[in-house]
Amino acid sequence: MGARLLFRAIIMGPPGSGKGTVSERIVNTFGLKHLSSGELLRTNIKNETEFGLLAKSFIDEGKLVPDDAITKIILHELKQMSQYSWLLDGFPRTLPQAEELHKVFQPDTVINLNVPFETIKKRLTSRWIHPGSGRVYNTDFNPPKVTGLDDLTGEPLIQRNDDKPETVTLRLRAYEELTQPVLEYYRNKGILEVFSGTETNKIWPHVQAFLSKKIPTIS
Ligand SMILES: Nc1nc2c(ncn2[C@@H]2O[C@H](COP(=O)(O)OP(=O)(O)O)[C@@H](O)[C@H]2O)c(=O)[nH]1
Ligand SMILES: Nc1ncnc2c1ncn2[C@@H]1O[C@H](COP(=O)(O)OP(=O)(O)O)[C@@H](O)[C@H]1O
Repeated sequence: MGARLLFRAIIMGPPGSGKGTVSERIVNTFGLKHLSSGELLRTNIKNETEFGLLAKSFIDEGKLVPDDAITKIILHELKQMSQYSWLLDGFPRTLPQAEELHKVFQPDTVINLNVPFETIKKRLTSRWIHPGSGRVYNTDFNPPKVTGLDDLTGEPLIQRNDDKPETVTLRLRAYEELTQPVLEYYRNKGILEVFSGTETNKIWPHVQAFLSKKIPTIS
């Protein structure tokens, strides 16, 4: 048996660009571990941890959670995953976060989902989630089998507090100001791979083909 090759990827894109949806397909196809900053935050909010209580006030206002707090918790989680290949979703979202991450892990590739803002606004107002598992639905794109209920547990679905139209506008603004520079940071390192489009089902085959070439086989 040869040494196990590890692969580290980041998925970026504005809120609602399909990071979660594409991440699920990547994880199912390539078997990477998935770490989503948004899911980690929502779990902490649900469990009313100290970090969750701090984070909630920012998230509900469409603001980013402070760099120090989110960086600490994400790096802690990644260290637990150090012997695995992984896909990081929703982090880094600012230059200081990217710089701190780089000190510990250097990603092999950064996938950027480039979806127009007008497309996103429509999607987010029709997003529904199962709070227990984080499963995501959309009344147009992937509706649940029974309206308003999770497919696996039958429990009620909810809309995210931060998917209100006015909060979405603030999140998109934060993305332009704080997250776009992160794309430049990775472009300068030569590891940014951009996938543009308005439909996940059309973007996905390109992401899949790209990763098939990129992911080292385990010998
Ligand atoms: N109409 C439509 N909705 C989509 C498409 N891809 C994803 N969605 C939905 O759009 C919402 C945002 O997608 P999600 O993967 O949660 O994006 P994220 O915020 O970047 O993680 C969810 O409700 C998805 O089910 C698409 O191609 N068309
Ligand atoms: N890396 C991060 N830095 C700061 N805040 C974050 C980060 N990741 C997530 N958040 C907070 O959690 C919210 C939800 O994140 P996420 O689930 O990734 O949603 P989306 O991709 O739809 O914006 C963000 O709007 C932000 O307030």
